[in-house]
Amino acid sequence: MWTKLPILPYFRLVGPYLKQHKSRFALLTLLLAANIVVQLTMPWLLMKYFDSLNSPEPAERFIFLFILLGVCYQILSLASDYVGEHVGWSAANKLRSRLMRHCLGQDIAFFHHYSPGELLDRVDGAVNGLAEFFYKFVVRFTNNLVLLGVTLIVLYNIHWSIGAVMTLFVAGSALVYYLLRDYALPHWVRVGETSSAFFGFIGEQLTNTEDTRSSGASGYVMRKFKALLNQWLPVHMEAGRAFSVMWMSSMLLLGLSTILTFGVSSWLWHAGLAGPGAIYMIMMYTVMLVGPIDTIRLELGALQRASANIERIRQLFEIRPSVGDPAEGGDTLPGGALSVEFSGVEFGYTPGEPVLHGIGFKLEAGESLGIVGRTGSGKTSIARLLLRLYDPQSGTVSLGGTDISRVKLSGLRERVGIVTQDVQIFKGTVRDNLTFFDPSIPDGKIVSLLTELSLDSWFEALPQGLDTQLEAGGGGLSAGEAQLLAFARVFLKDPGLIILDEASSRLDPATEEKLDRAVRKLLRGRTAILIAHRLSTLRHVDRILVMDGGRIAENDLQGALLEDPDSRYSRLLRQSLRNRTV
Ligand SMILES: Nc1ncnc2c1ncn2[C@@H]1O[C@H](COP(=O)(O)OP(=O)(O)OP(=O)(O)O)[C@@H](O)[C@H]1O
Repeated sequence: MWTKLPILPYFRLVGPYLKQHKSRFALLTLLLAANIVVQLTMPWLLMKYFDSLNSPEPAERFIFLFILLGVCYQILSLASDYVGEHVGWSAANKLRSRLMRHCLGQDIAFFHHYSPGELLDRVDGAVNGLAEFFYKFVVRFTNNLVLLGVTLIVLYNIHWSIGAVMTLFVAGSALVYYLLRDYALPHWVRVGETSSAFFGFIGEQLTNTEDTRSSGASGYVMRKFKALLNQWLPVHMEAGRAFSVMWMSSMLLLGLSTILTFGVSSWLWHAGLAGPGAIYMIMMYTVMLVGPIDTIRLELGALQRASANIERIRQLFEIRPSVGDPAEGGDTLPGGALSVEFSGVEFGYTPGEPVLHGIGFKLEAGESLGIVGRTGSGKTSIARLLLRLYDPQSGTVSLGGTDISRVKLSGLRERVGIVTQDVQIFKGTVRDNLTFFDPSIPDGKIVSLLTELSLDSWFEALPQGLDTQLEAGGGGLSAGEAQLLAFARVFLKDPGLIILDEASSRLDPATEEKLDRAVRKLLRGRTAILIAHRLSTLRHVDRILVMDGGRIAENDLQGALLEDPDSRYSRLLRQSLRNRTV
């Protein structure tokens, strides 16, 4: 039974945070000890009162003391519950923050593997389970174990016979629970797994509601939902059945303890070894003995369930991001525009399935590069490597002459700005979304940048200007407006390399034209990489890289490629012009 309790793993995981609450621990121990003393004194007071009933003046003070201790018991229970819960939750919240930071530091692949719902279930659900563990283990379980031991000692003091019988009863109960120990646990683990799958599915569907509805997949969603519910019901019923078996066994033990107490008490009475007060006290102590046994049984189940939670949290902590900060210190990128160099880069999202082959090119600081190529040719993958969302399997990527694997991730991402088609909008004001919740950026700087980007008319049309409230996921903005916001956001950061990956694909031609002029102005003095299907957006870039099947098919100055009518770029351009005139 004990080996199944996750005491060591729990303290390994949460121990460092519990240590910060030493004074609360001391207070908790004091409260629990006082509570035990109060509980043990109460039956003794009643015995004293009953024994005084035969005398001419019954000692009523014992009744008053009994009532007073009853009130003290309630207050002490409340106080120890409060302190116990407080310590458990504070420590669990620190663990939750660490887990959250750990998840946020993971690779993009991690977020593809775990759905938001599943992560929520682990970061919140499993940690909640652990918060309860402390309270249940220290306050309920340990407290009741001590109470059980002391009650037995008190019973021995009343008469060895009742002590011995009750010791046998406690040992018998422990044996029954030991034999039943593994009965309920697998059912609870299955309940946890089914709930993870269920919430994972719901989370996924809620984030994709728009696509689900527009593609008419609601029927599939409901079928899958019902299938998951159908899986859940029998698993819960099994767990409920296991619970009933445990409950019935504790009821049987309760009946048995009453029979034993009556038997021994009757013998003590007839042998003249105990008076009515003592018999009553024995009865009360026996009831007090059964209470802790039952609580221990109940808490054991909860404590065993905590193993499943600890396991799920441990698994998450064991996942290490493949992309991380350099072992020590790390280099810093130079200020100003950054040169870009790829050298012999091989990369694949899955080992053994490369999507970029032998990529090598150089872009001087302040130059602009347009990357073109068919869908799936590897353009976005190049951008992802520059931000170290992934690392190449071989070869190096350098910025400003520094291998980016030797630069701290935060330092790198401060200097590289990217705008893509998928803009993330957070719940907050337009200002928060532009500054990423950085209050140190003055409004004046934001407004002058918006004016420079020719976004002043868009900004002025917002109902409350920078204070306009936006909803998570872009509620309140059209896809094009969200893209405009992303442009402003990236230029506020003042990066040395800017990547625009199909960044203006959702803008109407007039807005795109206006923004294009502004962006060109802002790109001056910065290095820029523009990824585009519409070749017209690339007419001002210095160099062109044509990708084909993960390989560089062409890499030259735009002017040189345009001069050669047989270059791939010239052909692509002619084709796109033809398509426009058709
Ligand atoms: N997260 C991913 N996991 C696995 N494979 C991926 C992932 N992202 C892209 N790929 C694959 O890598 C290859 C290159 O994709 P990439 O997105 O770089 O192409 P692209 O040229 O930018 O395409 P598009 O023009 O459609 O944006 C494709 O075969 C694609 O299927």
